[in-house]
Amino acid sequence: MTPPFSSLRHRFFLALGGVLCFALLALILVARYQIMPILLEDEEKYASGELDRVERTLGSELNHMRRLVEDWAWWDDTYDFIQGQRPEYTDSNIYESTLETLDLKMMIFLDVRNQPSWVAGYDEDGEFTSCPDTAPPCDWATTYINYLQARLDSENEASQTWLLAQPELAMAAMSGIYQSRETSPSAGWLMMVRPLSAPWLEQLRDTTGIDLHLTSIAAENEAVHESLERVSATHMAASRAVDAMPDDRLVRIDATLPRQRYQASLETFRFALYWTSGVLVLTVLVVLWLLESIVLAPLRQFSRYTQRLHLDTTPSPMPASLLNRHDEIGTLAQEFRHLLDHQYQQSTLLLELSQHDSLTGLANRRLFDEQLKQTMHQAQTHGTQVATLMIDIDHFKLYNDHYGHLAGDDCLSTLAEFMQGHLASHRFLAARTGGEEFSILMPGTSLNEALDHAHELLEAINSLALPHEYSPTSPYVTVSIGVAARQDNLSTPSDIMRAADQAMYQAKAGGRNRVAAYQAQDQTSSIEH
Ligand SMILES: Nc1nc2c(ncn2[C@@H]2O[C@H](COP(=O)(O)OP(=O)(O)OP(=O)(O)O)[C@@H](O)[C@H]2O)c(=O)[nH]1
Repeated sequence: MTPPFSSLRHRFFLALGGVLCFALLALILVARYQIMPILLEDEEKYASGELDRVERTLGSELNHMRRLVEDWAWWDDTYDFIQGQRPEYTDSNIYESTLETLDLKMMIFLDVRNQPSWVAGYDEDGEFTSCPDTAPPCDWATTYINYLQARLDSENEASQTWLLAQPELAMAAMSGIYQSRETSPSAGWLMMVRPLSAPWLEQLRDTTGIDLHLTSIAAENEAVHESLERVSATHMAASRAVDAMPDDRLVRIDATLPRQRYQASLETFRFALYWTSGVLVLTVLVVLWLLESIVLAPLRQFSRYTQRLHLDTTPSPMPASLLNRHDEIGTLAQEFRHLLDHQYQQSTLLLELSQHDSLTGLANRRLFDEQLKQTMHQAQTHGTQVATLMIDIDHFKLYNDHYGHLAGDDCLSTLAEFMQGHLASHRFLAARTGGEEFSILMPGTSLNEALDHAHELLEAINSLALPHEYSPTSPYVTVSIGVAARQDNLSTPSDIMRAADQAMYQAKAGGRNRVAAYQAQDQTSSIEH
């Protein structure tokens, strides 16, 4: 069984899949820990900027208040009034419609000793009162006068503004009362208070375009100066505490801000992320496809070809698509093909050597036995005839003794070549099966036909007239031939060869230079030349 991921294709799929997952994970981590914090920080800056804007608008409103109170404080009539020289001043200037027109809650005049000189404004019930001091019904002014006196004790600037957090949310502005614009010393103080009423707040919302609320809070409760809470995907709550009067209170600005900027950035980032991921996946797929088509598919083709070699007896041609490549795979295929051809030639040569006699070039006993076995099997199966000849050179020892061993070799080669040529027109197999012994396999040949061939061969060798002057049989080289044919009692290769051998010895015994046939019933007849 093939182990999992053993193929290159699976390994590449796994490796590139791993790389892809790693890259996507890296993208997600970068998005989570690098990009998102930047977007959130940007959003915090935006929220802080919006709160700055609200604070600036509040500051601008306080400046208006400052200019208003300075206008009144630097008016000569006011100076005269605070000096006690113009008693009609309050009747002609300080009345309810004045406060209504100026959108004020109160006006407080302090003399040069910081003591109330005149107060005018609305009490807790909304009743307009105007008095020379803080005795009822103008006792509501006491709190504000205390704030003003506390502020005058700590700072003695010509004019000041501040937010009031108590007893209600309001803006306050204070200015010294001067004659001819500060050329004279301050003759007293004028404070105006404008409530941060609902209509005023609505106007502030319109001006800033921000949905905001102002709240009075205790200073000790405010742990952080500024905070931001993302209440939903579309909105966030930003708040900032600003200084106010009295000192133990703060005014908190609460603003509900849209998260469009963040959402737009997030959308853009997501868009980029999806595209990057898409391009990444596509790149990996393209790489896999290129790998598959350029490397893996040809390698698989190569591998299939090499596997087929085990089954083929002769190597099938290498696919041209591999051989014609000009890359490393092509080189590998060409080199492999050369090696294969070389190996095939070598093995063919080895087979040739192992099946043929080196001296005569005829088939050797091994090949003869194989062919005989196959032929006998086919004859057995199809009922065809088979005959064999066994040929032994007569007195070859004497030949060697007199002509020498090398001449003996030449004689063997000459006879082998002659016999091969003589039998060439037939589908016979001539083999050298012993030192000076040859065998002929004659498929589809009867005993009589084999005898005819044996006689022809015998005569042909005689007519060749190879000198053998010391042979007692003839002055020329002669042979003795035993003939046997397949029959019921000669059905195996060894049977038929043993029979041919016996017949050959009969020929020897009969005087040599003759043909003898093996006969059934253990009778061997020799036919003399
Ligand atoms: N030159 C040469 N001689 C061989 C070769 N193989 C066998 N012989 C010789 O063949 C001779 C066979 O001799 P024997 O078996 O006595 O038979 P013979 O002399 O031919 O006599 P008969 O067969 O009875 O006619 C031996 O002298 C072997 O040395 C060979 O390859 N080359």
